[in-house]
Amino acid sequence: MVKESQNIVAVDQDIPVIDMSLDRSRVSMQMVKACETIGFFKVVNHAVDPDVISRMEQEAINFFAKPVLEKKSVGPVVNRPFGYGLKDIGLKGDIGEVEYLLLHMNPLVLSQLSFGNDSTKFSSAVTCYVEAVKQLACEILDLTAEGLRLPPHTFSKLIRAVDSDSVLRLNHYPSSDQFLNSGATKLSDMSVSLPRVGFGEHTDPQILTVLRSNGVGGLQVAFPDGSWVPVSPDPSAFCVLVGDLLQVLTNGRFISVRHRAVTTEHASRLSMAYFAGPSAHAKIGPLPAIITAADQPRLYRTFTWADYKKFAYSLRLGDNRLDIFCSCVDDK
Ligand SMILES: C=C1C[C@]23C[C@@]1(O)CC[C@H]2[C@@]12CC[C@H](O)[C@@](C)(C(=O)O1)[C@H]2[C@@H]3C(=O)O
Ligand SMILES: O=C(O)CCC(=O)C(=O)O
Ligand SMILES: [Fe+2]
Repeated sequence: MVKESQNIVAVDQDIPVIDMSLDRSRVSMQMVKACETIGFFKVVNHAVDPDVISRMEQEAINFFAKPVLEKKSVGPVVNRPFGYGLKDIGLKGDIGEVEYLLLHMNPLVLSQLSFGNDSTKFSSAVTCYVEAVKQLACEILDLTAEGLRLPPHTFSKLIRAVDSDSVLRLNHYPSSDQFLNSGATKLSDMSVSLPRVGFGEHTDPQILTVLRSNGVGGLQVAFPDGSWVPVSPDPSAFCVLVGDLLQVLTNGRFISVRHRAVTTEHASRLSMAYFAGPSAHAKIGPLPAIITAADQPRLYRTFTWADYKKFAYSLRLGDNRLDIFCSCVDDK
């Protein structure tokens, strides 16, 4: 259950909603401001084809409706944490009221993606969706680079690399009352179906996350004052989250946002998150162009995405994964 100390005191109207059809310089300034203050915003009028979204969503609904054994057989069989998962998140004992499908987005995995008899339909929906959200992520990164007066494509070239390491995650959260109906809770607790932790608090490791959900709420983001703000669901919008690597590249100017998902009383939630990462050997450190003043400290040392991942996957979901890369920590 969500702890009482983790109260929600701010409201959704504090979350920036950026209309991407507006003037480019205005949009880029709004994005930079949102990344600097919260590390989170929503985009509307984003030009992603609604048919591509609804095809992906329908395939996800069909997938989660299958029997568990069939879901577990989704191919190709890849190493954990990839593939179908139920409750277990990562490799270190984190659990949540969620089932998910985690897919690595390299062309080989996509070409081999199959389950049941619907393999082509499923893999084609995933391919089209990922192409569209990757394009959106690049556009957002280019707008933020422009707003920061950095050379064009400074960030997007990292995720456009042929061997970039991106992931698609489909999450399905049962409603709190579905959970209670499963008989897992004492009868005395059954008068109220309290929200439960679907996906515990964490930051996303990669550069940028582009996330969308059906019309059911549950996502909450942490504001710098420590309050948790529920994000109202809007299936026509995408949520954009700054990841750990973008915080490093901007020398802490952008905030890698802590967030979590909780279950909702009567409805189940479906979210689809695209995590845009660089290639394994990409060197990640504060960009020299960001450190403009001679006396400005460089907050992080340079590391590769492979270094980060090796370390990150040894930690629990809610742990801070950037502390070890602070320049104050000895390199040796
Ligand atoms: C406990 C963990 C699960 C996670 C890898 C990690 O070691 C720490 C980060 C987690 C996270 C959060 C964002 C994405 O959902 C994810 C796929 C990722 O890249 O980092 C998950 C990882 C996971 O579920 O395996
Ligand atoms: O389902 C959500 O809205 C959040 C999921 C999430 O944070 C993740 O998959 O990393
Ligand atoms: Fe996340």
